[in-house]
Amino acid sequence: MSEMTQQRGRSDPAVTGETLVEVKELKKYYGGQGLLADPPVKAVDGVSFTIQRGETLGLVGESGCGKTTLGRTLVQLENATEGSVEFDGTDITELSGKRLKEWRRNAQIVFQDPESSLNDRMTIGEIVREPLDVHEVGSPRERREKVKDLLAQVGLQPEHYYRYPHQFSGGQRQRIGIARALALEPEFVVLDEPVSALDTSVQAKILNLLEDLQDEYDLTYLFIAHDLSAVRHICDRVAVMYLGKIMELGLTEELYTDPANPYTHSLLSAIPVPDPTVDRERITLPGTPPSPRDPPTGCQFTTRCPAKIRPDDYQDLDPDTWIAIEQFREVIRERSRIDLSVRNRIRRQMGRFSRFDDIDEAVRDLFDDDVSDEVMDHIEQAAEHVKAGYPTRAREYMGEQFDSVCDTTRPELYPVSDTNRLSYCHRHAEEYDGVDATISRRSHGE
Ligand SMILES: Nc1ncnc2c1ncn2[C@@H]1O[C@H](COP(=O)(O)OP(=O)(O)OP(=O)(O)O)[C@@H](O)[C@H]1O
Repeated sequence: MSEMTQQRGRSDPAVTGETLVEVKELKKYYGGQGLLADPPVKAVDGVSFTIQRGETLGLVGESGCGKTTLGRTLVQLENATEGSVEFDGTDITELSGKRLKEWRRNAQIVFQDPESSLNDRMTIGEIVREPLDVHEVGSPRERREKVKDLLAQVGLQPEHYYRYPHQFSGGQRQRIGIARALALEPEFVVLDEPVSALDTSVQAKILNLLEDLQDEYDLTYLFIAHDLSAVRHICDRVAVMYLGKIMELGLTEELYTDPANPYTHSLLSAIPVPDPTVDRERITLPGTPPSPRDPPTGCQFTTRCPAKIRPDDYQDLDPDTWIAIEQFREVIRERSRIDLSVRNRIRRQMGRFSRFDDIDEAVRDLFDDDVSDEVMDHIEQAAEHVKAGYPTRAREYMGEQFDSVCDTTRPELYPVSDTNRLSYCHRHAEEYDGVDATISRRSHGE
């Protein structure tokens, strides 16, 4: 992607320093209502940040961490469960009816998949014109002219007006999606993985188009992507998200060259480094993210963190045993998640629940003979609870033995640079060793 090497950043004159969007303690939960319901999915679980007028804020994180939900909640395609989204000082989560419809003109979204986001039964003209029709902007003739201008703006021809989406390539379809999003002259646009579904060669062209349009119309972007490499060249600042929470937020270049949060470290270490003189520890994240129905009580990243703080009683335990303990805890969590559902509790009372019999195999798999008797006693005790049908008790027992502050307490957001970069990690508190030193030590097996 040679066209994508130009860097934006702090000196970008488009960024004004004036706040356009202010998000405070925003939460979006799905489900969870009703007597027999499972716990809610905590897709966005308390995030706060601002977006400045004219800036591009990147939002990155693994699939399922809540990026799309956050983007959709910012433009009110989803109702917030808690918290506020202020847009030019107005809390838009409180708007409804006519005022909400009026506000919607200001904030639009470009979807990831141009294959499915365009209605194949409408012409390109109708698709791009639809928002103008809904908001009754100008006369029909003026709308038609406006659409033709928009098509030209995004690099399409006026004669495309009467064609249908299936006649276009993926890149062209995304241009159509962008034209539609811009029809009402919004100030703020959420770009939800706008190029992920496109060929690499087309990606650069669409990104350049988005940048040109931003300059021309003073647009403010939230740019959602699942990997960090895609956002480096286009974003002024980046927010890194994990399991509904923002783990780190700061200026793009700074965050890439000197990541503060262990999760940012992990994401970055997955990107190949072209320069062999750059010494970066490779981190392979163990396990999978916990379910957003049942996130950890402490830091969201605690179950996979390469810099997790260990409890004082077990400072001497070797790294492999720690990994085995975390994995065993994940097995138990999985069991207790099954246990959490009311329906399963009823089934167990009726003697029809028997998913707890392979725990011995997990113990054999994860722990070898080198593990100390003390640790093994605890593991076996927990396994006994699971076998008796009480995985939640097993989970609590493991917590009593092996929990550290990372498991029990939500971290604060610490400032980690003089440019107001923030990172959500207990290790930034004075009493603990730093993140870099810990990751480096552990990756050398110490
Ligand atoms: N309408 C919904 N009802 C219930 N759960 C939902 C709904 N939409 C999203 N979720 C859940 O919320 C969590 C966050 O999903 P979201 O799509 O926001 O993540 P994402 O980071 O954008 O993932 P991806 O990159 O795969 O799009 C996931 O666990 C998802 O299954």
